[in-house]
Amino acid sequence: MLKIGITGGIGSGKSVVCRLFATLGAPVYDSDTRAKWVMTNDDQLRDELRAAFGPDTFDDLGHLNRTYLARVVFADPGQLGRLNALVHPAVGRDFAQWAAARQAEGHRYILKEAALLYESGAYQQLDEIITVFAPVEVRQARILTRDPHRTPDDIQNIIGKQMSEEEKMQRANHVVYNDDAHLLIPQVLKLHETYAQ
Ligand SMILES: CC(C)(COP(=O)(O)OP(=O)(O)OC[C@H]1O[C@@H](n2cnc3c(N)ncnc32)[C@H](O)[C@@H]1O)[C@@H](O)C(=O)NCCC(=O)NCCS
Ligand SMILES: Nc1ncnc2c1ncn2[C@@H]1O[C@H](COP(=O)(O)OP(=O)(O)OP(=O)(O)O)[C@@H](O)[C@H]1O
Repeated sequence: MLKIGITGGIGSGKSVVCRLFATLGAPVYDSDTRAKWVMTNDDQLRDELRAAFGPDTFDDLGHLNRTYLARVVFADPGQLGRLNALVHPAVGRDFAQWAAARQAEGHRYILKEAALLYESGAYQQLDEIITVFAPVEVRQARILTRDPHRTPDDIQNIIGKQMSEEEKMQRANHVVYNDDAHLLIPQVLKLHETYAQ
């Protein structure tokens, strides 16, 4: 079973590309969603997060306080490094378990979607990487529509904490172009045909 990573900066279109693969039958591991699940449900990680970032990390109902945590970590590289060091190994373990279960089901290939495949070291668990590319002004505009709570400065700040698109494209095995000049579906179909045979 091939393990394929899908990466790309904030708002590049990873989730949209993954939805297309999913309609073709490919199982998709969504690292952002799973990271939040693990942060909330792994008792040891919860304790570590509360110790590192204080009581406001979780609300009274035990939900992760994402707004608080985003404010703390995206304002301070040291705090972001601390969060990553706690969360990324736990996500790596969760992915390994998930992938083993998909292998037992007999899938030809699976996908792992993550904004930070290279930065987190997760690429080492994968056979091939696809980078989804869209120009930064297109991403800005799409995110402002998708996430009304983020300002252009917030988005620029997050982009500044991610590896450049040029480097991700250079390191990837394949690039999917999600700008206004290319169609997505034929690009995804072509990759699916390669992986599924
Ligand atoms: C800080 C948190 C709580 C903020 O949550 P929030 O819902 O506001 O934002 P969301 O998760 O949608 O992230 C917004 C965008 O920021 C970028 N981003 C997320 N985490 C990071 C990070 N550690 N470093 C750089 N960029 C990041 C991604 O492109 C993402 O799409 C959340 O991002 C988080 O828990 N991050 C740590 C886990 C992580 O690294 N996830 C990314 C892949 S595993
Ligand atoms: N080709 C496209 N045409 C129009 N809108 C698009 C296109 N691709 C993506 N979008 C929209 O842009 C936004 C960002 O796309 P998506 O959520 O897939 O990005 P992402 O890379 O997963 O982002 P993040 O890193 O924040 O999770 C979404 O609202 C999505 O519907």
